[in-house]
Amino acid sequence: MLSQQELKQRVAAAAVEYVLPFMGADVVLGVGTGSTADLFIDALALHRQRFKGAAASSERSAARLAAHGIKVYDLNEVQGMPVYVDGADEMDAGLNMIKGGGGALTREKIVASVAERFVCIADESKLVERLGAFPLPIEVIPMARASVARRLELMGGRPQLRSGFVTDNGCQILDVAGLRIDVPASMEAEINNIPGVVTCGLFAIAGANVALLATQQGVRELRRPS
Ligand SMILES: O=C(CO)[C@H](O)[C@H](O)COP(=O)(O)O
Repeated sequence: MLSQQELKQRVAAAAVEYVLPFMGADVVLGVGTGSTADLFIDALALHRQRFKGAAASSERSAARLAAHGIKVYDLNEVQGMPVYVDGADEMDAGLNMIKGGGGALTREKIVASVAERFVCIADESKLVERLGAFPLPIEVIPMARASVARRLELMGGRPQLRSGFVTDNGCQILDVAGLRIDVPASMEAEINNIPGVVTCGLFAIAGANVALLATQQGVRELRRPS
């Protein structure tokens, strides 16, 4: 029986295999944040001569990439990228996701938006029938923390400030339990429209295009239904 760590290592290796055909001397790859993304970075480093560099969704991932000798690009210097690889906290069969457990959700959404495809890497425990057991992370401008929390309560949520945590953007995170997520893309738009919300951790309007899921039997590939 493979441990969760071994499953993450397997899917990280599978993700490197997935991105190999996209590599080239002019290619910048998009790299996400989290323990699975860390393993992807470590596996990617073996091929660092085969691509130009990476754009990272957090200071943490940027530091890890740089430590491996991979050049890190400011996203403003990047015209486009073929692929963005990142983990998720929950994913459904439509490849809608909840992300932001590591607090990097806004930069993750930004870097992903520049990439032609989003490849989600996770172990199979992240695949759920319905999103929402994992409290939804929402990045907020600090002065709007209370007003946003009240609006989320009206939506049925139970927001909790992620204590002592400041995002790479100098903002705060509300982790919101209890939301009933019937139509993920609608809820994403509704929450993102609350004044003071930087972004919410629902990735449904633009979810993943491909998911690589590590199981005890091997790595499964799922595609977003068209
Ligand atoms: O969204 C994220 C960070 O903001 C991560 O992708 C998510 O939390 C999954 O992390 P891990 O790979 O450690 O389970």
